[in-house]
Amino acid sequence: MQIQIYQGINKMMKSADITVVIDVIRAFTVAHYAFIRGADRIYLAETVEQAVEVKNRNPEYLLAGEVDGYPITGFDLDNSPFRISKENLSGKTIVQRTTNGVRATLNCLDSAHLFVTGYSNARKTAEFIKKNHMKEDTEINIVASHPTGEDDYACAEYIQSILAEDKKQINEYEVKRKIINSHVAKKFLDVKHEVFKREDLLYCIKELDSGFVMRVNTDSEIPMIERVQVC
Ligand SMILES: O=C(O)[C@H](CS(=O)(=O)O)OP(=O)(O)O
Ligand SMILES: [Mg+2]
Repeated sequence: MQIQIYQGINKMMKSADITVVIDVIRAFTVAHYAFIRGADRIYLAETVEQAVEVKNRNPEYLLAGEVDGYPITGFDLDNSPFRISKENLSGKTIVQRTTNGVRATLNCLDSAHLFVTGYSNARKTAEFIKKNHMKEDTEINIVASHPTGEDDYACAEYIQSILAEDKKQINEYEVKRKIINSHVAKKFLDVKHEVFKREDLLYCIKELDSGFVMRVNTDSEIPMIERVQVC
């Protein structure tokens, strides 16, 4: 088994058997809560324009995401896990556009198996991969999507430590500390920024065993996150 951690949204890695793309603050914490709240699938759009075009053809779909962290005019949902956790998304299809998580995932479509997660589902995802996909020669890429975010990088190390069974590398307390202290988290702690909810950070550091992992279906015309039930 070979595990390599990459950071950022530029395509720079050689393809692997398994890739895990991480966005703790906030895209894949949002995706996790969207499925918990009943969503059926999440399409990953490269641009705002593509997302709008998909919705024009499918008016029942919900658009979710951000540009530079801010809500997008005309979208149904923003990029807040706190707010999405209050929605009833039963049976809904979501189209997600975000700066880091979605972008980084679209760089990895040549991976044989592609997963996404925030911290909330990191342990579940790592354990699923370990149980179902690990052989001696398996190559695994872990992509910390924010180009400079300590949040995603710490989560990447956490997943690596579970896969490699290296308990000394980083534990959950250290990951959470790094997420909260990351420069990405700062605006959520600043009361001047009304759109950035302090509660979002609490959702981003809360591990939640929801019984599924999030796998990207790369055969779909537009790449799509699906939930895979594990227990
Ligand atoms: O909305 C977010 O949390 C970020 C954008 S920023 O880092 O806040 O500008 O997007 P994401 O793709 O979820 O990292
Ligand atoms: Mg992020």
